[in-house]
Amino acid sequence: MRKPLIAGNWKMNLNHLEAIALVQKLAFALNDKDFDKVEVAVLPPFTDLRSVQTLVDGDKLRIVYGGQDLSKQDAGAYTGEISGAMLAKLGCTFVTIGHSERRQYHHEDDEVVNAKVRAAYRHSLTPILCVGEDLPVRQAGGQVAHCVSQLDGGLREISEEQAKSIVVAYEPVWAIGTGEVATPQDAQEVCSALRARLAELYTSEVAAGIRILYGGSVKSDNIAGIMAQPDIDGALVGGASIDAGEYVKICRFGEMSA
Ligand SMILES: O=C[C@H](O)COP(=O)(O)O
Repeated sequence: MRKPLIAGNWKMNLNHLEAIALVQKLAFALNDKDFDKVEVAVLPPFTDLRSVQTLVDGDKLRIVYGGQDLSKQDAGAYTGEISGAMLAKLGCTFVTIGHSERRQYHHEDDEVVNAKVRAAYRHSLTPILCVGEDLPVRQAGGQVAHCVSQLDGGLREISEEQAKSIVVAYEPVWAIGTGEVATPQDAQEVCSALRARLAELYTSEVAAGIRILYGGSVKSDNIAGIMAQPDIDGALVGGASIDAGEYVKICRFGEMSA
């Protein structure tokens, strides 16, 4: 049984004081019943993580958190980089890897993504491995092949034991921050192909246990339809995750109508 995961990628938004305010609002609104049904994560900028950790630890919150990226190196002369060890020390559970904005603006290819996935495992972090096609690929009907190939690249030399805990996020690039949400059926088509590929790479049991998220203009008014799909186990939410009211509604997707 896969527990749904709603992860809020704040991207480059909110300073550490605003981060505290947002997490406090989420903690106030969400209760144990919510957390029993869904795992709720926030992925703040690095500069907010210590504040979020202090709040989560101090108030024993059930919200989990993680980084938006990490270095493929573990330590050393890599100016500006943040290591997996640093994220682990801050109590991070997750780390997003291969987000399309990293692939696009920082030219991260599958080799870099794979090195980062391996770095995450070295420090017991759970990677949220992002894949997704851009508009020309979608228009040419190549979305499944493209995403499966990114999955293969990201998981190179990742063992079955490691793969059991991975989270995969399907984020069509054309749906990110555009208001253009993929239809639930479009999202399901790719997510089911990703699960089938995971079964080929590992075993059907392993694939059946891996959570696959959808991301791209997820809001409270479209989450229910997305979550109704058999191979979608949650959402990677961008813009709507920095609005406490909206994010709480998304976390309560079961109360929204499809
Ligand atoms: O990581 C989150 C995705 O990029 C989706 O962002 P969005 O919800 O603002 O479209």
